[in-house]
Amino acid sequence: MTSSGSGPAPLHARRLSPAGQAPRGGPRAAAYVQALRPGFLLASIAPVVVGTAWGAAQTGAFDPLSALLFLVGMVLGHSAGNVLNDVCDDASGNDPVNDGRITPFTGGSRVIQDALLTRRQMTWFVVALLAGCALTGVGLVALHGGPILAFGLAMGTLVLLYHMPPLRLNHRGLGEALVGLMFGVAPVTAAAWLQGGPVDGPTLLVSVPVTAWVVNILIVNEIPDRVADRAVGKLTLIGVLGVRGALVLQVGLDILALVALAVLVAMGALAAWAMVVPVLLTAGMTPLRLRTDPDSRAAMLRTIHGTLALHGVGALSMTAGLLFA
Ligand SMILES: CC(C)=CCC/C(C)=C/CC/C(C)=C/CC/C(C)=C/CC/C(C)=C/CC/C(C)=C/CC/C(C)=C/CC/C(C)=C/COP(=O)(O)OP(=O)(O)O
Repeated sequence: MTSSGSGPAPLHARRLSPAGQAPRGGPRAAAYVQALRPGFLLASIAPVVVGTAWGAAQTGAFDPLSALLFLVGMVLGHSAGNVLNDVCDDASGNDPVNDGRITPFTGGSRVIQDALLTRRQMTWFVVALLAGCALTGVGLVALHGGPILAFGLAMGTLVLLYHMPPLRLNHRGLGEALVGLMFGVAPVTAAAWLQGGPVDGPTLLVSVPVTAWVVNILIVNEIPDRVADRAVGKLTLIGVLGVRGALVLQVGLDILALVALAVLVAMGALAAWAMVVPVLLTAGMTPLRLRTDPDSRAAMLRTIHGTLALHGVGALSMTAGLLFA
């Protein structure tokens, strides 16, 4: 991974990568790992852990095999989505024209633009990752039957519709809502259900903070990409609300997460001490968000890091608070 937003001159000179062109140096394991964007995989791990903790806390029993299969399946499905995102963003020209990116957080993994892997190799990688995900699905369907099959097929279909033409839902102002669904509400609820928990109001409430925090990761990462997104006609919340509006919305989502946590505490579902870290981080993040200069790389990095920390540490805190309520 490059550590700076400005790559070497030949990279910028190369605007579109012809599909199937052999990469210099050939495929390498490190490039495949880079393509997975491992730093973001916590986004699919956190909802599974929180949902599993909530389900197990409710039933008083823990089914480790179901939890593990679901965790691996979600990470493989998420990885497939990340790689497919690179393939589609290269084909649309979005990643190649993105000179404002903050690598490795925004602008894709760069493995195609840096000629480490071809689009064709990345496409086969998506197929392999989805096949691995489907394998975990076989185990889960054997254990839990039709509902989890329907869930897996719906999620797999959404991953394709999110990125690929003709719908490309992430180009139509729907990316943030779908990320909230795929990394929040849906996996938290499914993970709890796999532990025998009901799909009900309290379970949906448990998913609210995870959903709000993960949507904020996408929003903040869209800010440096806004010029490249506009250039290829990709409509995100930044295009709808502007940078200031999006940052204010982030504060609103942080507060929504705290309100959901407070209600869970009032219901006796969450230990009160589990709110301490999210409250402190939110208090620290609010002025940071409202003062973020979108053209300052250092300011953007602070807000990106804080947003990732709120999601990761918040989910961890929730997990402990649900288990020890
Ligand atoms: C076609 C089809 C239906 C295939 C399905 C095959 C399949 C795998 C079926 C599932 C089998 C079964 C039954 C599984 C059982 C239960 C399981 C494990 C279900 C999970 C299945 C699954 C596919 C889950 C997907 C998980 C997630 C969270 C996917 C998210 C994908 C996603 C939106 C990724 C994009 C994230 C990114 C990079 C956003 C930022 O992009 P962008 O704005 O462009 O920024 P940048 O510029 O940085 O690139």
